Amino acid sequence: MEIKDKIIKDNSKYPKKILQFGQGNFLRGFVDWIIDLSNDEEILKSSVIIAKATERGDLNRFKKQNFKYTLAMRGLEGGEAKEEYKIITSISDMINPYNDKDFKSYEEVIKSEELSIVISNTTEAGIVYEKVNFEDNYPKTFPAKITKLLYTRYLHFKGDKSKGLLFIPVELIDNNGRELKKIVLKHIEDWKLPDEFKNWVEENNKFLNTLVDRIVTGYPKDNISKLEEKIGYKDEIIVTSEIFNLWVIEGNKEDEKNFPINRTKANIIWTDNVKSYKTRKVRILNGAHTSMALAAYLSGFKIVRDMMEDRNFNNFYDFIIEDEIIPTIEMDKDELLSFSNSVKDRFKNPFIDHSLLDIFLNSVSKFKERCLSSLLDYYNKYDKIPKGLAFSLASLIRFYKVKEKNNVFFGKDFNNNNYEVKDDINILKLFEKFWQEDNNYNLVKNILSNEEIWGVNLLEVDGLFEEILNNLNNFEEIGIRKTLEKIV
Ligand SMILES: NC(=O)c1ccc[n+]([C@@H]2O[C@H](COP(=O)([O-])OP(=O)(O)OC[C@H]3O[C@@H](n4cnc5c(N)ncnc54)[C@H](O)[C@@H]3O)[C@@H](O)[C@H]2O)c1
Ligand SMILES: O=P(O)(O)OC[C@@H](O)[C@@H](O)[C@H](O)[C@H](O)CO
Repeated sequence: MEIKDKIIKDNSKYPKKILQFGQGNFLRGFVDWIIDLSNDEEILKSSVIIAKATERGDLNRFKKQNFKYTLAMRGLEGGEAKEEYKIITSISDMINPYNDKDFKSYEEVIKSEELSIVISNTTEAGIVYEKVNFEDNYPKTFPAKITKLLYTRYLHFKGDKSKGLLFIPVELIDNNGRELKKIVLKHIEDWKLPDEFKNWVEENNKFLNTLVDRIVTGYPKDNISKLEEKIGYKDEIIVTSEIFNLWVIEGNKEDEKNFPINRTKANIIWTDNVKSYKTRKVRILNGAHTSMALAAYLSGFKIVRDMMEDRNFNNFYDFIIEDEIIPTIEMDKDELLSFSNSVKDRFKNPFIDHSLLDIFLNSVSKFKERCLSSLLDYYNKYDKIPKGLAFSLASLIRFYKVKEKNNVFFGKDFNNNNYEVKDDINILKLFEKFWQEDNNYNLVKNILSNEEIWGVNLLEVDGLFEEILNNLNNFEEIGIRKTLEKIV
C-alpha cells in the first residue's frame, strides 16, 4: 500500500492561491495542516505552492510523494492519550527558484490572478535587513525576495489595486508582519523604486502579525517502522507533532474573511493585539528550550523529554522560569505559572521524541530573541545578573566552539564527539574566529562586546562578563552538570 492509495480527498487540485516560503517541518506540521482542514471543509478551496527559501538541500523526497505526507499528532489531552493521523494533500507544487527553470514557474505564480496569500517561516534569521543588489532575481534575504516579488507583481498588473497580497509570516519575532513590511519599504528606498509602487505596497497589501504554537518534531527516524506499521504504508516525509495547537493572528474582520481558518477545529484566535500571547509563549516555552537545550546536549542528553526527567534540568526549568523569566513579564502571575506548568507537561509528552539537535538551528538569533530580552529586563529591574540565564548564555558560547570543515561547522562536546552547528554563515565564521583565542578572558570580552551579534554591548551589563567567564572556566574544570548544580 502507498500513501496515494489512502487519499480520500485530494486538495492539491484547488487553485494555487497560497504561496508559502519554506517547506520545513513546522510549516508542514502546522500551517499546511490547518489549510488542509479548511480545504476538507471547503472553507478555503486553495492549494499551496511552496518556494524554497534557502539554497540548502533539495526537494526530491517531497516530489517522490507528490508532496503528500502524513501528519502524526500525538499527546495527552486531559491526561488521556490521544493519537490522530492525517494525510495532508493541499500542497500542489514545490519549486526551487534558485534554479533558472523553476524561477520561470515562480514568476508565473507571482504574476498569477489567483495568488492572494503569502505565508512564510524563515526562522528568526529570515526577516533581516541586508543591503542586496536589485539585479539579483531571487536575492539571498527573505524581505528582499518579497520586495522583488511585489515589484514584479505591481509591474505585471500595472498597479491594479485589487492585486495586492495578504502576508501572513509566522516567524517567532516581535511584530513579524510589521517588521517584514518595514524592511520591504527599506529595500524600495535602497533601490529607488517609484513612489507609486511604494504607495501600492502600503495601501493594497497587508502584513499581519502572528504568533504560532505547536511542537512539531519532524521525521521520526528512530521509530519510523513502528509508525509505518501503524499507518499501513511507507511515508518518507511523515511529520510528527503534539496535539496542542494555537495560531493567534492580529487582524480585522476583513482579514478574517479572507483567511477564515477559524471555522475549522484548529485553535485560531483573531485579535487586535498579539503581543501578550507572543511574549508569554516566546519567553517561556521557546525561552526554556533555547536556554536549556544546548547545555543539556553538552551534558549528553539527546531529547527534550529525557532532559526534563533529569532532576537538575527539571530544577533549572523551574528556576529560570519562576525566578528569572516570569518576573520580567507584565502579565497575571498565576496565569503565567499555569502556562508554564502546561509547557512542562508538553515537554514531557511521552509520544514525541523532540530531538535537541532540532532546536539548535540558528541558536544565536534565537537566544537574542527568546532569552536575552529576559536577561536584560531582569538586570534592568533588579540591578543584578540572572544566574540561570547567564549560565545559558555561557553554554551557548561553549556550544559555538566551532571549526569549519568542507563548508560544515562542527562543535565538539566534552567527550570529544562532533556535532554540526547550523546558523548564519557570518555568525559561524565569527564564532570560529572568537574561539581561536585560547584565553577565556579575551574570548568572553570579544564575544560580549560584539554589537553585530547582540545589538548592544553586553560588557556594559555590570557583572555579566564575570558571570560568563566564571561559567566557562567551570565548564572546563568541574564540567557543565556540576556548574549547573551550583546554580539550582
Ligand atoms: N518545530 C516547531 O516545533 C516549531 C514551532 C513553532 C515555530 N517554529 C519555527 O519554525 C522554524 C523552523 O522550524 P522547523 O521545525 O520547520 O525546522 P526545519 O529544519 O524543518 O525547517 C527549517 C526551515 O527554515 C527555513 N530557513 C532556515 N534558515 C533560514 C534563513 N536564514 N532564511 C530563510 N529561511 C530559512 C528553511 O528554508 C526551512 O523551511 C523555527 O526556527 C521556529 O522559528 C517551529
Ligand atoms: O522551532 P525552533 O527551531 O524555532 O525552536 C525550537 C523550539 O523552541 C520550537 O520549535 C517550539 O517547539 C515551538 O515554538 C513550539 O510552538
